[in-house]
Order: sequence, then C-alpha cells, then structure tokens
Amino acid sequence: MNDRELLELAKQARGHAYAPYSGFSVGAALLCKDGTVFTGCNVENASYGAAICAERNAVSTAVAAGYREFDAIAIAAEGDGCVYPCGICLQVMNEFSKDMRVICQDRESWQDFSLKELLPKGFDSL
Ligand SMILES: O=c1ccn([C@H]2C[C@H](O)[C@@H](CO)O2)c(=O)[nH]1
Ligand SMILES: [Zn+2]
Repeated sequence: MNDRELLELAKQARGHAYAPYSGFSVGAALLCKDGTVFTGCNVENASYGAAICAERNAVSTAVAAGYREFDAIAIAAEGDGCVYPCGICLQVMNEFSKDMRVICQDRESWQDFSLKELLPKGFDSL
C-alpha cells in the first residue's frame, strides 16, 4: 500500500462523513505495520462537543480490532489545501505509534510529515 493508495481510501471514507453541523467532511485511512488498513470519517452530533474526528475514529476502530502499531495515516478533507490533524488526534496517535507518518491531502497531491514534526512534545506519563 503506497501513500497515493492510502490517500485514495481516505477520500472514499470521507464519503461516509456525517458532518451536518460544520459541513466539513473528513476521511482518514490508517495503515498498520502489518499492512492492514482501517478507515474513519468525522461523525458529528447535535451536542457539538460529542463530534469525533476522522483520524480518531480510524485509530479507535483499529485499537478495538486489536491493532496498535501504525505506519501511517492519510487524511482527506473538504476543499483545497492541506488540512492537518487537530491536537487531540495527534496526541491519540502519539499514544500508539510515535514514529508514524502523517499524509495530508493537498489539492491533487499530498504532503508527508512525521508525527514528531507535527507534535514534537506530546504528553507521555509513562
Ligand atoms: O483533522 C481534522 C479536522 C477536523 N475534523 C472534523 C471535526 C469536525 O467534525 C469538523 C470541523 O472541525 O471536521 C476532522 O475530522 N479531522
Ligand atoms: Zn482531530
């Protein structure tokens, strides 16, 4: 699974987004170290604070299936330009795979970051 293919799965997942309040649909595709892929979309709620981002949805789905080691996550958001994961999602990724990569759609292409680059000093109580 290369970055382009992973991003394509993120775009497909974006089609399932439930975002009637923000109107901002996001999809994510999470590549596990063994090659398994989990996807997620943002799911909003009438109680706005109950919304979950696409990235955390994908990570939670993977963890619930017994996967905790991730290689990369691709993110496809609405509109033009690069959308980076929010701080909470970065922190959640940091919990499981500090060395993972973050691939953000940017128009017809993408940008590739390390998680460390986007969250240089994540909280860790261990
Ligand atoms: O990286 C991001 C940024 C935002 N959102 C969602 C949360 C909310 O539903 C909507 C607007 O912030 O987009 C994501 O899923 N991922
Ligand atoms: Zn988030």
